Amino acid sequence: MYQTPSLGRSDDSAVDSSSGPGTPSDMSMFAQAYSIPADAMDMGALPERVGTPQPSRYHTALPDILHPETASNVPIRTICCIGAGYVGGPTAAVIALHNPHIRVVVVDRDQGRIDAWKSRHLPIHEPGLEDVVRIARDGAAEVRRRGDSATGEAIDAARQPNLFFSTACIATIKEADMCLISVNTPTKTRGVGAGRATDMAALEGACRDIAMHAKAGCILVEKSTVPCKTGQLIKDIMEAHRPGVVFPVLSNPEFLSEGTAIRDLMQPDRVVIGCESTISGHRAAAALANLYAAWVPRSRIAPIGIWSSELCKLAANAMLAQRISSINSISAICERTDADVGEIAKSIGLDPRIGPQFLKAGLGFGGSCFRKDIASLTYLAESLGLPEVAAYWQQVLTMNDFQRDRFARHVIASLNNSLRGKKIAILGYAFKKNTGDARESPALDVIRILLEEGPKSITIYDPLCSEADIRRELSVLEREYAVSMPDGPVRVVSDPYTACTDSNAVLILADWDMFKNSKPFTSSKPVTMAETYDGATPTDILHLTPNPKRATINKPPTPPRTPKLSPLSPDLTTRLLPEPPCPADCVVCRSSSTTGTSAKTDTTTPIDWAHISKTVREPRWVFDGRGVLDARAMVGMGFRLETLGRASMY
Ligand SMILES: NC(=O)c1ccc[n+]([C@@H]2O[C@H](COP(=O)([O-])OP(=O)(O)OC[C@H]3O[C@@H](n4cnc5c(N)ncnc54)[C@H](O)[C@@H]3O)[C@@H](O)[C@H]2O)c1
Ligand SMILES: O=c1ccn([C@@H]2O[C@H](COP(=O)(O)OP(=O)(O)O[C@H]3O[C@H](CO)[C@@H](O)[C@H](O)[C@H]3O)[C@@H](O)[C@H]2O)c(=O)[nH]1
Repeated sequence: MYQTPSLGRSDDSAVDSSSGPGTPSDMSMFAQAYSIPADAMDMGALPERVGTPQPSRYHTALPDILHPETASNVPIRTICCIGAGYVGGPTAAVIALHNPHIRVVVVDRDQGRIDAWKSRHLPIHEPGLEDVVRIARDGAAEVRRRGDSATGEAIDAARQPNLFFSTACIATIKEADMCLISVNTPTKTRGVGAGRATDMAALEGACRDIAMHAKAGCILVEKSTVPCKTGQLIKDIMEAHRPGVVFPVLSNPEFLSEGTAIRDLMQPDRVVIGCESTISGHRAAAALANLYAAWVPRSRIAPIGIWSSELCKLAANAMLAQRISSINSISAICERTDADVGEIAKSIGLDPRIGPQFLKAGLGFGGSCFRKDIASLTYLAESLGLPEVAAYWQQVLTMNDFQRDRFARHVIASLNNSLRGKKIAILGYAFKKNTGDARESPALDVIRILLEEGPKSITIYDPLCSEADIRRELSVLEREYAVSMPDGPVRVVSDPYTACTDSNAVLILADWDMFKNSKPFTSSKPVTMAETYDGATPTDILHLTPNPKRATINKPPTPPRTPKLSPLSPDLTTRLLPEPPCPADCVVCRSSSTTGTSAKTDTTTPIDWAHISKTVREPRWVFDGRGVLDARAMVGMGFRLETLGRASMY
């Protein structure tokens, strides 16, 4: 039976870091005790420093979050993940894959999304996702294989499905021992703080459902990115509906990037778990840590204070985005001098204090996270009476806008300051390569500026973004430019050659490898399970044991393993069960022009620039907003190439 960790208020708030069990020395640098007296957890109180021993008025030792035994007090049998989006779906799938003894149910109000997760056509494209989902959702077949002379034949026992998708939110919440809240937290579009503050409506809705229907003691996990102190808001909602019942709240921000989500989830740099310094908080954190420890070394699990955890997600995104804006500011200087931003990024990236990542100049950052999270940070800073801090981060956004604005204006200037009667081809709509996510793409800003000049047409090609998704994004331009009308200026096509034929200019707005013309590349070949998880054998992944007598299916792995550093044996797919066929009227199967949801779309074969050079109009303008093209080769084919961050831009 499930036991409520602790309902007694007085016990639950007991804190004493100095007398608490010390962190074993082999634990990570994160694994430090921290102490926040319970009465300092109110809104407005300043959290104390992580790792600083505090004189305490309390005397009860807190359980060690990273010790596997701490979790045994809080058995987790059913997890409800609320939100089947880019975070909820893949995260739940990976947790289910590695914890076959736990039932993981992903719920969403969007019937279409849930139907897609249950089908052969997953609603999002992520390399490696399909394999993970198929194993956890559909189960895996028994496989007999030859062992060595000592072991003889071995059997990898079958695995039962433990990942489910449903729209029955309330019924699933009622059963859950833990709820992962993975709902959208966009920027508010109206009212107080519009344009910067976080819209908490979806999160509040999910919390209300949990408050009204969850079992006492159910653990709430913030996976969504939220403003600092949201944990308090959640506790208030719980208290309003279920006064006196303890629902531990954890912050477990997700750091995955789209396009590499499965690799990031399989091999995270760190798993941050923020909790309160209470006994129930520590036990809840231990239960969550235990789930991750099924595949993540415990040294990479970072228990920290809940407010630090919430804020560290915003800080991480702000720092990454800041690097992009920093290199982009340099790119503008390069264009007015004879410097090359690519060379600069390479040389400064060699300094280990700087490092090479996130120094790629271009149209700036897009996607659903960076802009909104920095906006949220500026709003938070301002609300806290820190206008200088707000202005500092605001500048990162200003530089981002500047980049796409000046790129688009340069295209217009190069075409004699007029786009009347001209056709513009756009290669790449996604906010970056290897994703079909069209949200917050830099392409939208560029297209908006181009449309002001009344071009004859703008023809868009992207290998993964579906026409429906692109048109949904462009709908904000509908009133001014009638972009959705059949005779409107925007077309979405399913091959790059149609897009480019007869065009006066080709614009590269996403960094798909297929647009590159330099040496052969391999980086975006589909990621297989073998590549996403270099830590264990397929048997490890499936939690199957070669000897059926010792099968541990449906039992938690004890003690929790950490991945071994041996190469992964291939051929996991031999375990996959045949997928049920689609219904005869499946729209995705019937649509020959589907580009957004099929994992089988080819995104790796390079396009034939020599062919394109024969179909575009003179003087064969190509504007490279992502620095993917080799200038010499393009010029050799007769193109006139302009690249962001290179002198020829001016
Ligand atoms: N997309 C990313 O790469 C990424 C990475 C890290 C963190 N995040 C954060 O994770 C959160 C989710 O992002 P996402 O991209 O997955 O969003 P998303 O819009 O793709 O998915 C959210 C889903 O939640 C569902 N939902 C909302 N309220 C609900 C409710 N009350 N009950 C059931 N379902 C509900 C929506 O229908 C939607 O399908 C955001 O806070 C985001 O900032 C996103
Ligand atoms: O050197 C670079 C790196 C990225 N980008 C652009 O920046 C944007 C964001 O890229 P990336 O961070 O790779 O993708 P996201 O999926 O948005 O991931 C970010 O946002 C997520 C949501 O919060 C976090 O979880 C991730 O850690 C964080 O990297 C994209 O438009 C990229 O083209 C650049 O312009 N130059």
